[in-house]
Amino acid sequence: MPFIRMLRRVGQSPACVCWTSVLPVRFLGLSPRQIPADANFHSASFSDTDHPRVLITGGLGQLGVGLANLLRKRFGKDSVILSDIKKPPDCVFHSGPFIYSDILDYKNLREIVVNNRITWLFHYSALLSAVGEANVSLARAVNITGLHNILDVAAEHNLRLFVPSTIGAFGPTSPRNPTPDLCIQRPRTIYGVSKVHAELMGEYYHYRYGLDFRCLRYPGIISADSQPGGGTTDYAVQIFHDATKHGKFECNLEAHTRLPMMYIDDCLRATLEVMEAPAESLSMRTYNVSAMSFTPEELAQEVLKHVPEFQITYNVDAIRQAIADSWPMNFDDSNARKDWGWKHGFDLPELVTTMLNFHGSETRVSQAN
Ligand SMILES: NC(=O)c1ccc[n+]([C@@H]2O[C@H](COP(=O)([O-])OP(=O)(O)OC[C@H]3O[C@@H](n4cnc5c(N)ncnc54)[C@H](O)[C@@H]3O)[C@@H](O)[C@H]2O)c1
Ligand SMILES: C[C@@H](O)[C@H](N)C(=O)O
Repeated sequence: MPFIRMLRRVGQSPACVCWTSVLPVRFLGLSPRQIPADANFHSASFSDTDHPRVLITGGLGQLGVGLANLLRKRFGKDSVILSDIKKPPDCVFHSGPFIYSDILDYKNLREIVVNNRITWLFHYSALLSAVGEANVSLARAVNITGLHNILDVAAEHNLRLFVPSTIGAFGPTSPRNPTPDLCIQRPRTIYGVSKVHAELMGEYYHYRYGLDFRCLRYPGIISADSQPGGGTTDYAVQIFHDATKHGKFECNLEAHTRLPMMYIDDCLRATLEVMEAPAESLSMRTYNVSAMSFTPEELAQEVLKHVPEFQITYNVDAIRQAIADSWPMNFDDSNARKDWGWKHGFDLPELVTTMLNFHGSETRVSQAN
């Protein structure tokens, strides 16, 4: 069936008549993927409800459950479906809708979007920088082929699509201190290459097909109640656990390695804010966002203020170090601040206090039991 813009009358009874614009204006008769003959109708986007109906892919990683909690507070529990290929822990399964979704299975994705009348999609599935280097073919499949499925299902069903990018989308030839939104991007990891591809493909679909694509380049994200999935910035999460539990930490990056970082609450709020920003406020579709930058040594100094016996030692992982040495040291996010009012809430001292409080109270609870 040719993919053309059309107005289709839906419903037969007078009480159930609506006109739905099947495709955005900029669909000029070409499809990113041929849709089958039986799929001749797609429901309208979120304008037909008070709030969006959300799908999160790869939702059982470090960031997805927190995002689901934030979105459920805003849009209602049943409006937000978390999905992954892993089995959810009981507490996640009972906290709201969860569904199996493999982003490499296009038909499965389409079925979920259609059956649940999804209007917003947050695409979190990925293999991160370190695990990506350990399994390049899987990273290529998930991060690139999977993204193609997501783009097509989003374009065909008129979804608003969020895809996170990363500081890892830059490389050794990018300006590193600071790194602006627009500059040379020649990353040397499969993760970085796949994220540059995602940025460019999302923007292409936006300009070519009218897809409402929105993308933030996250720094390393630090969270207390979820574990990182195998990245280069993971040390900055583990250090808090080890400081409160053992009073010491062995770091796999060199002491002076400076990287941009952000507390998870800021990251998730930025994500919701850019998704809610009026389209006319977005002068770009891919933005850097930042909060702070520090080295392991500086982080350890801050931890030491709260845990006086704390000791840090270094046992450098050559692969992670090479990746970190090619990434931005400071991120210039002035466009996000100017266009849609981005403002971070957590600097290094607040981050350290918050993380230690969480782990300290966890340790006290487990000691009491
Ligand atoms: N955490 C960070 O510091 C950070 C920084 C920058 C960007 N990001 C981006 O944010 C997103 C979420 O990051 P995260 O830290 O939660 O990642 P994560 O590695 O913790 O989780 C990724 C999830 O993707 C799932 N997944 C893998 N293959 C899949 C498949 N075929 N189908 C469906 N799901 C699949 C995994 O099961 C996992 O739960 C990623 O796209 C990541 O690149 C994260
Ligand atoms: C920075 C980010 O993309 C991820 N935490 C990684 O280190 O791979």
